[in-house]
Amino acid sequence: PRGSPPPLPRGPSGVPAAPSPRPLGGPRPAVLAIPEGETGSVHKRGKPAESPPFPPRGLSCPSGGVFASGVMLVGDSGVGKTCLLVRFKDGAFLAGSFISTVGIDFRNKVLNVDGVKVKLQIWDTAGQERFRSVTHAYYRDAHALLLLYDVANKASFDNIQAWLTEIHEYAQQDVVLMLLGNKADSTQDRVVKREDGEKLAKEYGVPFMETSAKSGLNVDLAFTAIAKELKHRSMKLPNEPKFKLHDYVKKEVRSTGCCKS
Ligand SMILES: Nc1nc2c(ncn2[C@@H]2O[C@H](COP(=O)(O)OP(=O)(O)OP(=O)(O)O)[C@@H](O)[C@H]2O)c(=O)[nH]1
Ligand SMILES: [Mg+2]
Repeated sequence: PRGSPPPLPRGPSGVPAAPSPRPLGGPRPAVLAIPEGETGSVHKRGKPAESPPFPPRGLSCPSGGVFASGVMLVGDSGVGKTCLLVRFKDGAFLAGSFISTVGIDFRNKVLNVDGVKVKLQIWDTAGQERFRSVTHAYYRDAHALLLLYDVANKASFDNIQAWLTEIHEYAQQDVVLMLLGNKADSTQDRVVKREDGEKLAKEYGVPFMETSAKSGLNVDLAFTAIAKELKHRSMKLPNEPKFKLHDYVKKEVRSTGCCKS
């Protein structure tokens, strides 16, 4: 159907092969050639690029034992995607006026996962509807998606179903997905209970945790859990027990009230 990109060719192991420039439904995104930098942004207007600079799917170990993985942050505008990324990358909270993301920004961070370096290339998408055609183009190459809502904003929670529909349409079937209820520090303004988030996540079979970019609650855990899952998927060592993302998250997750990251 128009609007949904064709599937990527699958490699012999069933793992998708590296993407090649391809026509996408709708207007092509304007992408700057920035794959090697530490930060960057992609705006709606600009020079069309050959292909989005996500690390190629297929999760190879290109050099120096570093796995490159693309993680995308999605969810309504204002739920805290940019703040979550800044907290993870810089350990800081962006207080003050809200600057809505235009197009897409990215940051890289290398994590050490059980002795293996995993380079996460994290794409911070704009939640605003008018940038949707830009973000659609990136789903296909993402290895993992962090889908956020704001516990103090009921509409952002109600929209999760629509986001899941969009993910189903544009992302790869095997994409690692996690639901995050952000702004867990908002005790006064909270309108979505933790149990509601848990219930929704269970319904869709996705791991869930509440996070706070402000306090740091579970922020490192969210990204580490994703990195562990991606690393285990790509290495598949015969003697290593299978990594279970759900179990790991359940075991490690912290509840609100504490401000540990
Ligand atoms: N209390 C609280 N406020 C937060 C938290 N995370 C983000 N905020 C605030 O929420 C507002 C929006 O945060 P952003 O990170 O810019 O939201 P976004 O999801 O990136 O929004 P778009 O770029 O428009 O998609 C800002 O004013 C932040 O200070 C959090 O964990 N707790
Ligand atoms: Mg943003």
